[in-house]
Amino acid sequence: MQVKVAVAYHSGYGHTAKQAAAVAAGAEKVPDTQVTLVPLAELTDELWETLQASDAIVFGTPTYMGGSSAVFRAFIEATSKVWGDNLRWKNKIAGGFTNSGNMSGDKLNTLFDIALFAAQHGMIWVGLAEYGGWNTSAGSPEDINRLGSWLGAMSQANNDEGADVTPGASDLRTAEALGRRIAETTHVFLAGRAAVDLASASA
Ligand SMILES: Cc1cc2nc3c(=O)[nH]c(=O)nc-3n(C[C@H](O)[C@H](O)[C@H](O)COP(=O)(O)O)c2cc1C
Repeated sequence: MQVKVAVAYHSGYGHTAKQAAAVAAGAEKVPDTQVTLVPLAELTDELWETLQASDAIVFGTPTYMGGSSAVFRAFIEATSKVWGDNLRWKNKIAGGFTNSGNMSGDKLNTLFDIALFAAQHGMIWVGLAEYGGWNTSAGSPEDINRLGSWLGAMSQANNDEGADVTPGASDLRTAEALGRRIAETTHVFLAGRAAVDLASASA
């Protein structure tokens, strides 16, 4: 079965875009998965069609002033039309990621915002199932999930460095792990739903 995953993101200066590309790369590693990167700067008809056709949407935004960027928030508000049309995104798989300058930087608040938004759409949230790293004497910033997030993928980018340098390899591996998990879960969910539909048809 072919599965479609969209990675819908905003990035003001390229750092979250780099994280989005890593999420997409992780999802692409799962066979029979078609992945589309969807920048949210311009809300075109094509963008809405791509999101509607997707089985899973992974949402990403930089953390600005402790929450989602204004561009991402404008997208969230624009989805109220989808919400009002009989919950058209209901039962799509959802996940989220965010990037910011500080190690914490209040990124968790941004993930809460995305997860709540997905819940309002009746989407099915999938978190990051990786132990937090960099939290023992033997730990290192090279550990996967070094920022210790469960709800979604976090990454950190030094404020004085461009997206060619930062976020670094461990945060990109963390983003890849999220993308892969979203794609795998979507396959399992769609296969399970098809099996249940068949079972009820033959009952
Ligand atoms: C308006 C604005 C607000 C910001 N607020 C925060 C913040 O609350 N926490 C934080 O850690 N970094 C903050 N930063 C830093 C950005 O999160 C950081 O530069 C990030 O890498 C930007 O991602 P982008 O390149 O995808 O836009 C802020 C930057 C801007 C421009």
